[in-house]
Amino acid sequence: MIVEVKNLVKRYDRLVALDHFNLTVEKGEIYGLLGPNGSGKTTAINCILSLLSYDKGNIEIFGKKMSPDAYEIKKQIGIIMQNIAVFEELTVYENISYFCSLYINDKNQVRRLTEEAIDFVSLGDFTKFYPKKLSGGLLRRLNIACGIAHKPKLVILDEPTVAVDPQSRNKILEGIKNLNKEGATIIYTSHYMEEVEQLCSRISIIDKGKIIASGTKDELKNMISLGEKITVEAYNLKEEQIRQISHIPNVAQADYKDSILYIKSNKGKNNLIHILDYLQNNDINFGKIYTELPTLNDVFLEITGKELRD
Ligand SMILES: Nc1ncnc2c1ncn2[C@@H]1O[C@H](COP(=O)(O)OP(=O)(O)OP(=O)(O)O)[C@@H](O)[C@H]1O
Repeated sequence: MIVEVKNLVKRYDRLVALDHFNLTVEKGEIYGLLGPNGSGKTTAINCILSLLSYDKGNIEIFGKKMSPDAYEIKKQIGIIMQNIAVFEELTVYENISYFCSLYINDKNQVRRLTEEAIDFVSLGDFTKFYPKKLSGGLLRRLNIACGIAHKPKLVILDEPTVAVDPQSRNKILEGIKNLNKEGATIIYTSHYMEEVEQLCSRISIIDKGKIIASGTKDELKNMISLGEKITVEAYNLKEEQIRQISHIPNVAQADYKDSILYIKSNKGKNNLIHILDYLQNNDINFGKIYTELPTLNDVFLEITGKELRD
């Protein structure tokens, strides 16, 4: 076990930001903490890192109790927080080298690790740039290099792709996968379900400070009744026909707007065939059809009744 959090409670005055929050991260995982803005992700990370005191609960990292002065544990953690934390008066190279030297004494090793970190985030063309000359995406990549240059065993990234261009985003995601391949365990917080799906081996979904579901993405999707979403371009449907469609086996919901029929089906076989049969048997003209499997947003929606995104 790399991280074990049990029954964590954190209050900000009357607001319960973490409500008996539990998390278990095993060695070698990329663990995703997915939740909307304000759900408690940053608070959880800050508590795990002992940067924030908490009201109740137990936190262990590498099998040892975490505390503000657990320096041996902290040395082996790389932290990349939402807010960029680099020195304006240092260049890209100097920033990474400085952060690395906080953990490593040997100058040659610092030099080698700094160069590796620069390659890792593809900032080789910018080593002499000062942070204020970097675009948002490059600055985030510098922030990441500063957090991982010392090759920590555990890397925690809190929403590292917010306000980042697609090219930098892909580089960041690729980099995280590579870090993991090299042996680091990763905790990754995000409100972007696509990233979490793409990256993470296991996921916990958090809402209002509570973990509402945990598992692999397939396990999470199997927790809900939604099997697929079927969209059909269908012309001149009458109300009675929409009502009949909503009674086709496994159809949970049928809505019709601007000549598009939106169907949510429960899990089952041949859902699409049943709908096409109905359309054909009733001489309904239809055009484009597509089906989508549930996303993590659907999991969130079914459990909480609201969308993951604002
Ligand atoms: N220092 C603070 N004092 C009071 N309330 C706070 C403080 N920090 C966070 N909160 C509140 O605690 C809740 C959880 O916030 P937190 O920042 O942990 O969420 P988050 O999931 O990380 O969201 P975001 O992605 O927007 O940062 C929110 O309601 C937030 O307003």
